[in-house]
Amino acid sequence: MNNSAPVIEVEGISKIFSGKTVVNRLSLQVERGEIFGFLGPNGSGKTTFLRMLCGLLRPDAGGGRCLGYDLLSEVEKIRSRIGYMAQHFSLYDDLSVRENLDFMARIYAVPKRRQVVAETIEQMGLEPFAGQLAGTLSGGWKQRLALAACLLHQPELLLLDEPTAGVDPMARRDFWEQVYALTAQGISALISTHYMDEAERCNRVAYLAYGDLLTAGTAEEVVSRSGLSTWAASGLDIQELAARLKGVPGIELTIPFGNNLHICGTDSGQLEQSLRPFMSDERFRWQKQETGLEEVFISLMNRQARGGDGSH
Ligand SMILES: Nc1ncnc2c1ncn2[C@@H]1O[C@H](COP(=O)(O)OP(=O)(O)OP(=O)(O)O)[C@@H](O)[C@H]1O
Repeated sequence: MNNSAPVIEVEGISKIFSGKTVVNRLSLQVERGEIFGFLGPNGSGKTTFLRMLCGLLRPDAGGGRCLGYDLLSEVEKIRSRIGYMAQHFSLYDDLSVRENLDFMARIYAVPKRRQVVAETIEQMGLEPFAGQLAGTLSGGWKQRLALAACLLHQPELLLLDEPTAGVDPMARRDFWEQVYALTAQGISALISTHYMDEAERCNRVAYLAYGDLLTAGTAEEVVSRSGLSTWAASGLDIQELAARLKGVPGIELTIPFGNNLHICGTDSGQLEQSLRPFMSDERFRWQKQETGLEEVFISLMNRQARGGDGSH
C-alpha cells in the first residue's frame, strides 16, 4: 500500500446486535507507524470495532479501508496482514512456548516456519522459556507469548484488545517496550486499554462510550478541546470537601486521587471564584493543575449521560 496512506480509514461504521446499536457511525483514521489508544468503559463497543476492522464482523453500515484494502470486499487480504490479539486469547497450556508458536505458524502457513519461530522467540526475549509449558508462564510472559504469536506472519498492523489487562506494572512496562520496538520498525498498532498511563503512551487516543466516539486526537488536543480547567486540593478530608463542593456553580467534576481531589470546570473564572471561599480552609493545600485525560474522559461520559451531544 501507499506508505503515506492511513493504515485505518473508516467512515461511519456501525454495528447493531439484536436492535441495539453497539458501534454508532464511527469514523477514524490511524496513520502508519502510529500507536493509537482506544479507551472507553466496559461494553462501549471497542472489541466490536476491532473485530470489524479485522473482518471477523461485518459492519451494518459505513465502510472504509484497512491497510488500503476494502473492509467489506477484501477481508482476506486484510486478515493476512494484521495481527489480532483477542481479549481472551488462548494458548495451549500443555504445549511449550516453542510448540505454541510452531503450531500457530502452521495454521498461518508461515513460510520458513522453523526459522521464523526461532527468530520470533529471540526477538521477543522468549529464549529462557522456549521449552517451558505455556500454562506455567506468569501472566506477563503469557501476554508476551500471545503477542509473539500475532507477529509470526509479519503483520503491518496490530490490533491489540486490552493486551495488558490484569498484568503487573513491570510486565506492562516491558510489554510497551516491545510495542515501541515494533512500531519503530514501521508496524502500526491500535490498542484498547483501560489504563490511563497507557493512554498517555499513545501517539493519539480515542474515547468511545456506548457506541459513540466522544473524542479523538493527541492527548494535548483532547485536553485542550475539552476546555476543562483543574484545581487540586490535597489533604486528608477530601471526601468531605467533595461532598461540600457538590452542586456549587462552575464545579462540574470532582475526582479523588489518593489524598488529592481534582476539581474541574469549563468556566475557569467561575471555577476559581467558587473555590475561593474553600481555599481559606487550612486543612487543604490548593494548586492549579494541568488537566489530564482521565478528567476529560469522565467529564465527557457525564455529559453524554446527561444527554449532551458528545461532540467535544
Ligand atoms: N456477538 C454479540 N451479540 C450480541 N451482543 C454483543 C455481541 N458482542 C458484543 N455485544 C454487546 O455489544 C456491546 C459492546 O461490547 P464490546 O465487547 O464491543 O465492548 P468493549 O468496549 O470491548 O467492552 P470491554 O471493555 O468490556 O471489553 C456490549 O453491550 C456487548 O454485550
